[in-house]
Amino acid sequence: MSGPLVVLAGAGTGKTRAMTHRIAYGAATGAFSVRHVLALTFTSKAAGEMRARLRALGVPGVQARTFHSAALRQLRYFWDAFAEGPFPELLGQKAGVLSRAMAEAGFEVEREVVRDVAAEIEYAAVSMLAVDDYLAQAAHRELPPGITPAGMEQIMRAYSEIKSRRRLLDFEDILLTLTGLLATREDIAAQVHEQYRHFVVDEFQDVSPLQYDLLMRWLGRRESLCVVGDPAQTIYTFAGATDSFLLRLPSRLPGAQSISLVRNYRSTEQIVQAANAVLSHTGRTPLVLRSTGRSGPAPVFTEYADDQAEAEAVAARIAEEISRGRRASDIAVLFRTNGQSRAFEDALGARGVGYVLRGGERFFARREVKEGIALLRASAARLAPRPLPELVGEVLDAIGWAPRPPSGAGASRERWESLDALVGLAASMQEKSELPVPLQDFLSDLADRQEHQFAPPVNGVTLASVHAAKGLEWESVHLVGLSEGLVPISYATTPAAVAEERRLFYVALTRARTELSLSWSLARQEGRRSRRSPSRFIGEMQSAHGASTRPAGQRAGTRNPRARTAPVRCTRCGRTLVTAVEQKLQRCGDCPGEVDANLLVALLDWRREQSERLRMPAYMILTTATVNAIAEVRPRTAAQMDRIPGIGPVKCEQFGADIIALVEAHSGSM
Ligand SMILES: Nc1ncnc2c1ncn2[C@@H]1O[C@H](COP(=O)(O)OP(=O)(O)OP(=O)(O)O)[C@@H](O)[C@H]1O
Repeated sequence: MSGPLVVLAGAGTGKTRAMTHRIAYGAATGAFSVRHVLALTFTSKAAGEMRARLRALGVPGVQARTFHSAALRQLRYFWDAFAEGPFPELLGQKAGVLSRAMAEAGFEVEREVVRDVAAEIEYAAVSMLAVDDYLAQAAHRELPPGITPAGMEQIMRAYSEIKSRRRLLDFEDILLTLTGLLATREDIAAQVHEQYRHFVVDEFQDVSPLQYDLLMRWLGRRESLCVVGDPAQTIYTFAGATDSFLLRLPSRLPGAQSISLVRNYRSTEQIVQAANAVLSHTGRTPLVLRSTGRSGPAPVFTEYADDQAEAEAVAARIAEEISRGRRASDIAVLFRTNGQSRAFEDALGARGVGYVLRGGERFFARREVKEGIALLRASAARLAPRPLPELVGEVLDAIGWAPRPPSGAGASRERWESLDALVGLAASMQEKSELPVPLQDFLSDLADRQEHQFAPPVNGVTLASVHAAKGLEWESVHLVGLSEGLVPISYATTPAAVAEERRLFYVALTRARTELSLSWSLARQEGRRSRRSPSRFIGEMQSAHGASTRPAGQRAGTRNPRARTAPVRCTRCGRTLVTAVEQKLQRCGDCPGEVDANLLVALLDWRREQSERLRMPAYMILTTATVNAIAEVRPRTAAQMDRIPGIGPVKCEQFGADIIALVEAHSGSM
């Protein structure tokens, strides 16, 4: 238990469990005292999760923190011993000060450029590049447009100067200052070494040189270090992280033991297979995941005509999943960039499906949450003992919680969702404990979560970027927008950048426990000529497992996965048809379709009527591209309806009869 240990752990192999059990075992056997353990995680959510699991194992009181939170705490503690004056103000966002610095250095201040310059400053700091060394090292860096390495250096100096003038510390300064302090003040380092004797680090593949340096200073001459990581999930190299520390640690720390965890407990065999197919292209890890043998549906690949059609169909599938009994909080829609979330927010909202945006307003900053916690505190003394969820529900009832949600969306629903998350938290805390949980313990847990901004799960479909989804899991995951340009992202132009995108894709698909659906669309807007192609990663995954794309609207399993052998040709020019939309229409994008103009007008009128009747925007009834396709294919049976891109089983059931009736009414009108 005491020497260095490197755990290479694949996705879903139970890292958190392994770490928490190791700490609990160490405490139970007397190998170490939990007071002397510092567990470091990448996010405050992961730290909160670790503390909660340790509490449930009967090991409360372990310091589980992010590097920043641990460093900030120590820096505050030692401040008066090494510095003069009050503790500096923390600079949460760089943009304001940086804009000023750029203006002072004579640069034009544009929002986008400021953001990129901030990222470069962060990169230099976490890579431990001092301003003086920056020029020599910056030659290979891709800098924001219009900014040379010398210009960047000038901005860095101006930014530093403003920070010292105004006594500000940014995020990176916290780590840098503490590292410097531990390097120069032996007395302070000795106190830290006395306090923290055992270290556990999660997500070690994503540590930066600065975090590594700080860790080594914390460790000093001690050897009790356990790091856990997965090189295939390194997704922050753009921000200065590197997996070389994880891979080289065994040779850096003499006597270090290495073990691998490969049994994936999270996902079905089908998802594990898909993950391994992607893993085999990463060339990054010796790990091959093994499944526990739990079987589930094969991943479903679907191609849509445009973004709108994709969002609408994914929302329809989610509504269907919920109607089958799946909890909304067990479903996620994951995308590459935050900008993609809007279409899915609209489509889910139109169907009355609640959703939570990861990265939205902080849970503990919400008014109703503050009110609820205050009320629980005030009531603590006068409440008779009862099961915790019942007690919390009764108190929150006074400010608007009820066992059932209010009808409709809007502010009252949001308020209810927040309060319900508190009741849900009480229920899950009670579930994890065999003894009745006292309200006081619940309040301490809330205080702890509040301090670390570790929000409880809210019941809604999660919408998140893949970066924000790291470390999380859902029963059903919809990976959307998987076209070239988005995945890999267009600015990933070097092999290293594409490799990072592939790892991001791997992280995304390993979030799913049971169902995984992957989709993309061929055009950004309806009616535009298709220009996009599916992500190359889809091809890699499909070629490894012989899976094929399900054109929009076809049910999983209705098509032989290997049926794509004989090429389908354009009925007009004979060219091989590549995309599912072309194959459905049986013509290529360059050959004009023969649209029945009378039928088209009738369909557009019908769509308007439906839109008024159902109070939905017309495009949500059918996109214009779909209406055009109907006027071209003129389907008269359900099977023919299947040839229309944008019509899935739900639409077919809802509108199929009307559409066929309109086609029949216009037969022979061309
Ligand atoms: N020994 C085990 N037996 C059964 N289930 C387990 C075991 N260990 C972990 N699990 C479950 O497997 C899932 C994945 O565990 P966990 O989230 O800790 O994985 P991870 O290694 O951190 O994954 P990732 O790196 O992909 O985020 C969780 O649902 C967890 O409860």
